[in-house]
Amino acid sequence: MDSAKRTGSEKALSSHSDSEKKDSVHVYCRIRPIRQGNEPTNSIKLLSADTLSLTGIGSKVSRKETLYQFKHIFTAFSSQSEIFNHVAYPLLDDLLHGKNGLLFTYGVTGSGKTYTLTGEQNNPGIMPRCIDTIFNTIGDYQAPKCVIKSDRMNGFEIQSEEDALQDRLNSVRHDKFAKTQRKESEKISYLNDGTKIQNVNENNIYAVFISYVEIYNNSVFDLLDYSSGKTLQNKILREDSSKNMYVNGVLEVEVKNAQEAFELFMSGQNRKRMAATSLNSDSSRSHSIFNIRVVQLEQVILNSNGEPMIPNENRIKIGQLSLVDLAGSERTSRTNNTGMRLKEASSINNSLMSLRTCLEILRENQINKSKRLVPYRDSRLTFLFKHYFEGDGTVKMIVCINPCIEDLEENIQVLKFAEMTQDVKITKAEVKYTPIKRTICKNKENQTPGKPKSSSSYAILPDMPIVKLNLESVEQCQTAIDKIIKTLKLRQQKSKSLDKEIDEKHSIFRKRLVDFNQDIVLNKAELKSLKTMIHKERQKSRNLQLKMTDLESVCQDARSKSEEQDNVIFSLKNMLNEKDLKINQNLLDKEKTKQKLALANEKMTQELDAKLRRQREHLNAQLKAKDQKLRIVKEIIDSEMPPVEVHNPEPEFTPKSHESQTSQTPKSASNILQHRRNISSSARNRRSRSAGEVWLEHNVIKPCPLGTVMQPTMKKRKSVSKLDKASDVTNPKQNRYCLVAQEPDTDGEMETKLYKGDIVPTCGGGAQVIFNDVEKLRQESPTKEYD
Ligand SMILES: Nc1ncnc2c1ncn2[C@@H]1O[C@H](COP(=O)(O)OP(=O)(O)OP(=O)(O)O)[C@@H](O)[C@H]1O
Repeated sequence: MDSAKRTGSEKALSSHSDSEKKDSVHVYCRIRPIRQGNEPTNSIKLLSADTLSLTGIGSKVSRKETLYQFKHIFTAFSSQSEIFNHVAYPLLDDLLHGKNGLLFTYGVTGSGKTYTLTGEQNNPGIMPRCIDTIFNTIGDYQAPKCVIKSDRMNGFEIQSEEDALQDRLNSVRHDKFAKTQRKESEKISYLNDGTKIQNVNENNIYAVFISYVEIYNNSVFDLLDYSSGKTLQNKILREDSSKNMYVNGVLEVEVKNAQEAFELFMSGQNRKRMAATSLNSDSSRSHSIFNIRVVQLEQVILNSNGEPMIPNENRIKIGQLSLVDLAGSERTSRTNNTGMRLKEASSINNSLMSLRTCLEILRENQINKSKRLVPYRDSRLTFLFKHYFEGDGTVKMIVCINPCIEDLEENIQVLKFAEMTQDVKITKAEVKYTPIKRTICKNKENQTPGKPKSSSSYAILPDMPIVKLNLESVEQCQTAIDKIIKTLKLRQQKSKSLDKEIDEKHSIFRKRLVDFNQDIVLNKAELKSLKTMIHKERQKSRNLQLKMTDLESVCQDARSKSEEQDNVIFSLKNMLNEKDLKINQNLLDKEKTKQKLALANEKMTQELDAKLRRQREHLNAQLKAKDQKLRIVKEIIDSEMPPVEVHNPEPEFTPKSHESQTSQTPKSASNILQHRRNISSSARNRRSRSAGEVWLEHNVIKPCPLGTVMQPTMKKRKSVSKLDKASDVTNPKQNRYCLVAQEPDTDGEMETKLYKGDIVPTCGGGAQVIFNDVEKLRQESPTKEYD
């Protein structure tokens, strides 16, 4: 890619930048190809090269269509080199010109963050391409190894060839030790396409330093440091005098070719915490930061005397590129993580949340010009990158998206965060010169000309010429004096330059002292804050332990209560079952009693009918006998007496005391009422009793209307034609029973018989009728002639 063109397009892309000095965080989106077995979602649609739309299709929640705009969107068909050229190449350009850059990948677990940064051997990602590009560019302009040396306090120093040689020997020993710790698998190479950065200063000499750290459960570990064997060292974060954050005591290894860098990367990668989860078989359980620092030193030019020339002190440029592979956010409900994995997931989510919060507050401060404290210290991740957000440099983020339905909800959160991040403004990267720190060479004579040194650092004053004065020769004296004067002048000059140098050294020394002092003050402050943090954490953990104990006892109580409730429920269920059984038994008993009652009723009705029939037959027989007698008597009388004309006088109305005789009799007819009583009872008695009598009149057949006013006296009565139910008889309001029967008598006249009885309740809840009276109503025509 052409550098000029690239710079132009970069400018165009950042046109929305609100100030010349500031630039927004550059956010790119990469949509990975759908994984086998995953269901794709139709809710993400690419509208243009920088815009995508998201709807709620396939989601449980209905959503309006939302558009998300990024600097560029890479599709599933975008190649690794396309992403490198678009995103990382400009950062490398900055790096080789002494500027800082931060690139991080963000997204849900399994969305392709590690793939984007690392890639595969035949299809390398951003990191291998960066390394290859750096060495393709500066391979020929490298400083001798160990001449530029990390001071392990985020700075660099220049040392003598001799010390460099010593360090080289040491590093060979260290490398041997480190290599014994490494495995064969760490020897890796990536496909190199020969990409180079244009326009680097070929008069400079370069040194490339690599460090690789991880943030695991909010602690920083050096992945390259084997000083304590295979155990990873927990490191602390510090701020240097230029307000840059760094990992204190981190091992920065100088690499001379890409292969060395890859081996280091692989060695760190093997120590990095990875694990198989339900969503990714090779999931990063920590955030990893691969740091590349390029230190450049202006080429030492020798003067005519063969001495190295140093134009000024500000000749060292340090560029830093941090490639950050953030661990993926993951919902525990989806991963079903437990134990260690759950703790890791919660730590990952917490640090990502801190990153979000910091960027949100930063944006708010920038928009509202407010000064809310940005909580960088809440997490190691944000604390380490504080200087990128507060200082200068270019910050880029690649948001990785896995377009499957399962990831939809989390992708929405990721896209929202990414969009918000674009509003954060970062001061543009600037080139900074760092004063050279030189280690003091112990053995002046052993200095080699290749080593950078000042022109007069270790020079002594020129010796005074030994002159022999020949007073006889004025000329000779004059020459000697001139020589002395010249030497003195030289000495004076030298002395002046030495004084100047001493002053300069003095000021440098003072500055370094001040720096050291500052470092000490900072360290003290950090130590203090760390102590307070530890104290707070301890307090928190104590409180949590107390809470846990409380919760455990509450849990225990709840468990025993629930057991009690279970017991109660069990006994209640038993009782319910018993009651159900009893109810069923009662119902059966009731049914049986009903059947018994019905049978008894039927039997009683049959018995009554039989009794009635018998009585009727008996009465009929008696009547017939009497009629027979009467006929015989009549025949005797007729035969003995002469026929007499009978005057049929108007019958007189004779009121009768019997209650069944009504008070009025029509003149045209006379009613003869005959009473046959089985049980003699006085009329008075019955009259007095009839006041409270309630009758149950049982008409077996529908009686013929007699057309007479003479009716049986049953004032309160209920007439029924059938006795269907026991309750018809057992009704407690009724106390008398009357069975009404009608049939022609022996003379062919209509005769009504009333069989009367008392309804007496039985002890079984039923009722019995005790018949105690029979009333016969016979209607005779007064004009009838007896034969
Ligand atoms: N663009 C892509 N093309 C092809 N394969 C991909 C792509 N992105 C990811 N993969 C594959 O998907 C799998 C998961 O990807 P990767 O490990 O990069 O996810 P991650 O986001 O780093 O996950 P985690 O956050 O859990 O570490 C890997 O096997 C990787 O090779």
